[in-house]
Amino acid sequence: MQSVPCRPQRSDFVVVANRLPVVGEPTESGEPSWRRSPGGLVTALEPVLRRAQGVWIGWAGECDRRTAPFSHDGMRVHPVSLSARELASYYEGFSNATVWPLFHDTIVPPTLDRGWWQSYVQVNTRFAEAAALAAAPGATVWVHDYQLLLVPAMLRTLRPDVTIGFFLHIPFPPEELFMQLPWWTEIIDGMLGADLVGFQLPRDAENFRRTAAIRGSAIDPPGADAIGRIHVGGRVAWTGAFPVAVDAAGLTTLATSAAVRGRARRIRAELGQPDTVILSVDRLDYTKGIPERLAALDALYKQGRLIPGRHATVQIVTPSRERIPQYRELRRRIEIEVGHINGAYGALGRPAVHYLHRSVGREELAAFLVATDLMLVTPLRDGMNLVAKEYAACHPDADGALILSEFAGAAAELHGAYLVNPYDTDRLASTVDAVLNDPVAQRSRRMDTMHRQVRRHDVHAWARSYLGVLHRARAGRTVLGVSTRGAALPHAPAGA
Ligand SMILES: Nc1ncnc2c1ncn2[C@@H]1O[C@H](COP(=O)(O)OP(=O)(O)O)[C@@H](O)[C@H]1O
Ligand SMILES: O=P(O)(O)OC[C@H]1O[C@H](O[C@H]2O[C@H](CO)[C@@H](O)[C@H](O)[C@H]2O)[C@H](O)[C@@H](O)[C@@H]1O
Repeated sequence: MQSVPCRPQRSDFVVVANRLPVVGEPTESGEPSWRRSPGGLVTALEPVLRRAQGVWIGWAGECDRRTAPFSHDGMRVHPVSLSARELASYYEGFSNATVWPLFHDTIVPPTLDRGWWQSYVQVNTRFAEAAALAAAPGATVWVHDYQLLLVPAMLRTLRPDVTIGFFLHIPFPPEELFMQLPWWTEIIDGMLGADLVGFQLPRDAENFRRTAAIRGSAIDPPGADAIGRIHVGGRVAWTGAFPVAVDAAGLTTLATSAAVRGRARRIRAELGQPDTVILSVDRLDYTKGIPERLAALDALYKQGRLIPGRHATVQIVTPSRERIPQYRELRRRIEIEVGHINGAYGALGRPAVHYLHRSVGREELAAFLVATDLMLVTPLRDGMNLVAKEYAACHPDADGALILSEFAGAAAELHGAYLVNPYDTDRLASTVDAVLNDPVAQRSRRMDTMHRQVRRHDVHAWARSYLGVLHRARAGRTVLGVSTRGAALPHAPAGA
């Protein structure tokens, strides 16, 4: 992938997210080499930004280094720098050891630290300033996720002429959890700076509206258009659910290419031509339910319901947030458990669980998804989970089956999945057994339903639907007579 410096130009469409689509890694020459960033946010936004030809503002994954705006593989990116101290306090601290666990059902206890909060405010200010500089008059600025909850209000103060969208990729918790945060009022005010506050699911939007009501805002509950309206200081912020999606057509094309089909066959051969390939692919995160899943596999191998050689189980994990103690501990736990399962039930050349701790390329991942008969996606809590949708997109022939946690956002749409409670490892194990014994025609019907769903509601439909409502919200703002400093009404970016 090619990176070339580019002039900092103002743009009509600006995406602001903690991460850029690429991470810079130091090299001996001093110039970073770039690789794709981990996670579903980047998977979703990259095709949208490419089509809209906007600018992406975010952190380049390096510390204490100022990188000038550049164009990467045809995408214009404006890096925001973080110091090593901010990495620890804003990213690993407040974002990922306070907000992330709190918003994911406190699966691990969140840490409260005032110094982290101050750093979070400082870094959010920097992102808001970068967005204010990059946005052309009357531009649309789309701010993303829990690392930047304060940016919408900060940006509104700096640039009242721009249209501001905010989208939260993770769950929004019920008020009794959210209000444990000593800074919850600042956060609500920050989010309410947007013209439209978007969530993955209606229940997230509902939780948010209830909290805004406690904060003192008057609320118009969703009407026929499923959009709620929150009155804040003479203006109205709209709220609604917009479940994020994948570039399904692109994935289907990739999955049906000769190269990927061939690689999928070779993967099965490398696994020893088993009858059944079972796969999981996750970022290494405690929200993904990996130890619970391994416990179910342990039981299945122990009871002889899975047999190494006949059944090949593959677990691929992307390294994630590796300096945070809970993530390090989780990796240790997973690797001990994989070692235990293989030691107890594997044979020479036939491990029970094939374990890869690395990121793999887009084609290789598609080949794994194609090669898989049964996909296990069993997070304890997940805003959406794009892996589940990617699996469905890669099976246009309706082969394969998906076991999906009822606590993944994707469960609301993927009606063909076999739903499970990931905490109930006995039931998870018996569901694996049941699915493998289900008639092929039934599995195929389920897969077909899911494939059609992800093709119909793809990432471009997601962006169109969000940006369409955002522009209606903005038009409403003008009608209400709130000053827009003479800016023209923005239009949804071309093709988005
Ligand atoms: N080991 C891996 N190698 C390459 N891509 C991966 C790997 N694990 C996950 N991914 C990709 O990262 C994204 C994960 O998104 P998602 O399931 O929404 O969860 P999250 O954003 O929490 O990690 C998907 O696009 C998936 O294909
Ligand atoms: O940036 P990182 O700290 O390395 O983490 C990766 C991303 O993880 C989270 O992804 C979420 O977004 C997905 C797409 O909407 C969704 O499917 C998933 O359920 C979420 O967990 C996080 O929200 C992103 O900000 C991170 O970049």
